[in-house]
Amino acid sequence: MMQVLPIQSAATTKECLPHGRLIVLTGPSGVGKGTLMRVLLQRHPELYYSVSMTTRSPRSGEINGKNYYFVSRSKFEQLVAQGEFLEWAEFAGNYYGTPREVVLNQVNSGKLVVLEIELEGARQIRASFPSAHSIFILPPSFEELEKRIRGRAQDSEEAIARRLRRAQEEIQAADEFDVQIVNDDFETALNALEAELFG
Ligand SMILES: Nc1nc2c(ncn2[C@@H]2O[C@H](COP(=O)(O)OP(=O)(O)O)[C@@H](O)[C@H]2O)c(=O)[nH]1
Ligand SMILES: Nc1ncnc2c1ncn2[C@@H]1O[C@H](COP(=O)(O)OP(=O)(O)O)[C@@H](O)[C@H]1O
Repeated sequence: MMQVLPIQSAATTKECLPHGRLIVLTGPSGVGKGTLMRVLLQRHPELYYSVSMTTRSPRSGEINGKNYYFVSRSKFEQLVAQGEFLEWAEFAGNYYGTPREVVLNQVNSGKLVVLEIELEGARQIRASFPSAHSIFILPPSFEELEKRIRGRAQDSEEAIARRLRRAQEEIQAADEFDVQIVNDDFETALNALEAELFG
């Protein structure tokens, strides 16, 4: 049986993490990461989903503490300075970050922890935790991705344009990750994700 060492900070944790305890789910905006996560959590309540902090404004229906912790830019910057994030990045004009302490506590207590984050943050996690399992969700085509972002009808035209520009770069990085899953048929993608997490 593999020994599980407690971890305190990213800088001292290389190789300490048992394989598969920390899952990084990434992929372009609109590909369906959030929807996959939602169904995954319904089916597997034992998973721990890390709620991120962001400076983006809440979308209609989003709940503080459930979808994100919504904070001001000055508060976020203060938390960065205090080293409170496991990783953080700026995406489409807003900050997003993973709270450090709660995630490390969950990993140390033996939970399977999933981070749903963008490319730069995912790269930071891979660098700090080489044994994290990283999964990239791909769209069936760029046209379909655009259709999904627009179909969601939650973002301004400017926010959509920023997401689509960034999506081009993100998709090119897919090969950096351990596994690539195409979210074409939803159930097929979900099954593939479950196989990666529990298979
Ligand atoms: N680096 C990082 N990215 C995050 C975090 N939380 C969410 N994201 C990513 O930020 C991007 C924008 O998220 P959001 O504004 O909710 O838009 P959406 O992906 O278009 O629904 C997505 O790629 C998320 O995966 C985080 O804690 N850290
Ligand atoms: N396999 C799929 N086929 C068609 N539409 C999908 C599929 N997966 C997700 N969607 C839709 O695409 C839109 C974007 O999904 P979302 O989960 O918000 O993406 P992300 O979290 O990656 O930004 C949503 O309207 C969602 O219902």
